[in-house]
Amino acid sequence: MRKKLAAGNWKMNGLKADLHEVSALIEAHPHPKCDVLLCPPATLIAGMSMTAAGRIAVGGQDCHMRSSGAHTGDISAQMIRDAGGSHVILGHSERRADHHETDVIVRAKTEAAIEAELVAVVCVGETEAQRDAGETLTLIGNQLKGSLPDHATAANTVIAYEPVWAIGTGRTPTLEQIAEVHDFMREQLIKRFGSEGDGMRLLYGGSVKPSNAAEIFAVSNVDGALVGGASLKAADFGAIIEALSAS
Ligand SMILES: O=C(CO)COP(=O)(O)O
Repeated sequence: MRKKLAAGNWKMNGLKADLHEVSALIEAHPHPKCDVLLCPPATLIAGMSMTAAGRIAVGGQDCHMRSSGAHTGDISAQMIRDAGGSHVILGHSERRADHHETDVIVRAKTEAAIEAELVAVVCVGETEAQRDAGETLTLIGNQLKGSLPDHATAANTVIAYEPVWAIGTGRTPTLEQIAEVHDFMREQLIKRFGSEGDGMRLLYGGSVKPSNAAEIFAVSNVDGALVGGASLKAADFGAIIEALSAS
């Protein structure tokens, strides 16, 4: 049985003053039935870890593939762990687009994260043009194959399916489209990783909000969500946590 995971990606949002949203979230949901993870910008990982005090997990939004060295502006997986983080988002479409991250790079970063004993939250997803061209499943299959190392396990890896065209747009795929991709990912992961692939949690991400969370969580092979905008406010993210706990 896979434990559900509600994950929030704050992206490039949040100052120290916003950590009160984390205290409010923990206060309002002291015993969630699902795992809860928040990934703030790097500047807030240590502060959020202190605020969270182990009640929810904290993670980074990216890490370098090397553990240290002359890489100005980058942070390593070890640094995230040292700051109190336990997870790291990798291969988000915004990183793939803005920083030209390829599957090869995402795989190297995933290896670095696992080596540092972080859980890698590896993102995949098609653009609207790729969906319109009927390439979605081929693309997702290739991203999974290229971005995951052979030693990925249910414990060290989570997959997030985030259609690029659904991120921050208010648009979501139909429930049938989400099911098609998640069922396909499960099949591919079992083929490659056996029972570990069966145990990996598959998150849906892209315009998840309190009003659509319950129906998305009822879809087969959806084990939680990776939430952007709606994770910034305790009230909204709390409602999503409740919907997931009830699913
Ligand atoms: O990219 C996302 C999470 O990583 C999704 O963002 P939104 O929930 O704002 O659409």
